[in-house]
Amino acid sequence: MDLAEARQRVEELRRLIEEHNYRYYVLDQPVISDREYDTLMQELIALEETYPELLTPDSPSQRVGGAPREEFNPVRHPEVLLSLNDAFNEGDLLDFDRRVREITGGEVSYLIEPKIDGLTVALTYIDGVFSLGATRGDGQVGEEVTANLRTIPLLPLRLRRPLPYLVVRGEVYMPKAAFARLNAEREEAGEPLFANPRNAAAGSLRQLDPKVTASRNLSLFVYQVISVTGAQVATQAAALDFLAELGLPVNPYRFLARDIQAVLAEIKAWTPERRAALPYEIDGLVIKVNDLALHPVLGATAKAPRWAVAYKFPAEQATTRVEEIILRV
Ligand SMILES: NC(=O)c1cc2c(=O)c3cc(F)ccc3oc2nc1N
Repeated sequence: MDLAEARQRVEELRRLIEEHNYRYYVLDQPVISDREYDTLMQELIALEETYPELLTPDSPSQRVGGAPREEFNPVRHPEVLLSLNDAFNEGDLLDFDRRVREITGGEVSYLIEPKIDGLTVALTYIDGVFSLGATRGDGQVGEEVTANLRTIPLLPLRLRRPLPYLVVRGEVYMPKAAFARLNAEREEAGEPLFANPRNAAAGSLRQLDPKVTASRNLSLFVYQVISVTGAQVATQAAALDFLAELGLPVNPYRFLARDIQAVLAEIKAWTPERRAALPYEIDGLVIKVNDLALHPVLGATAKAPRWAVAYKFPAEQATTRVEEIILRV
């Protein structure tokens, strides 16, 4: 096989492997066996070793790569990554809705999303290739964790449709089962346990060695377009569909509520049993004004947008409430 034939085969193998990655991790509908997948990957690795000039950083063979770092590089986000105001009860939600309608001067529909209990990341794709990943940090400057994010199988190294430029916001989380396994291993090894999946995810993503991150079974849901050229969407619901079409992992649950009363009704459906049945932790629901044209009209305070609010589920066990009281004291 000469270089030209090798190049062609490498391109074909990369496309095949990314397609199977997408089917396996995002659609959860693999069409080949693990063994067949491994055979494709082995062939790609062998060709890249034989022809090093064909090796590129976005190759699927490079997910778990990169030497350990000394420390993290700072990354300034293209826009401030704000946090959400909390709503704890119906009254808070009615207040939120009243302020929204005062400013927009009309009826507003809301999109409800689960509030994944993980840590925020910003992902940058240039010409469809995953180029930069960073933690939220203080909202303006985060830590560059690209190599660690690449180890998350759900994170596509290349979008299914190339775009000149896309920055998205998502939540890296550790599924409940992975959290339980990790703490069992740490108990076995006499190491300190992580308090909850959110801390475990943060500790796993902010590792200096990508190989450690790769061993932690992190996952990801993407939920917001921060910046994009070459496309536009009119509503948050359309934004989630747009992100999913690009091959980014998007949470399957979303509820379009025509007004705040419909939000209050839907919230009641999120019983502790329904949350316990999820394979990941959520600490609430995010209520967003669905019409994106209203977001700049509503704007933001220094801390949080006026067009979204986080409804927090009431603490479940009495012990949690006692802990909260102690912490408050
Ligand atoms: N954890 C989450 O699953 C989640 C978090 C946020 C945010 O933190 C968030 C923060 C903003 F300033 C604006 C929108 C947001 O939307 C969000 N949507 C979500 N689904």
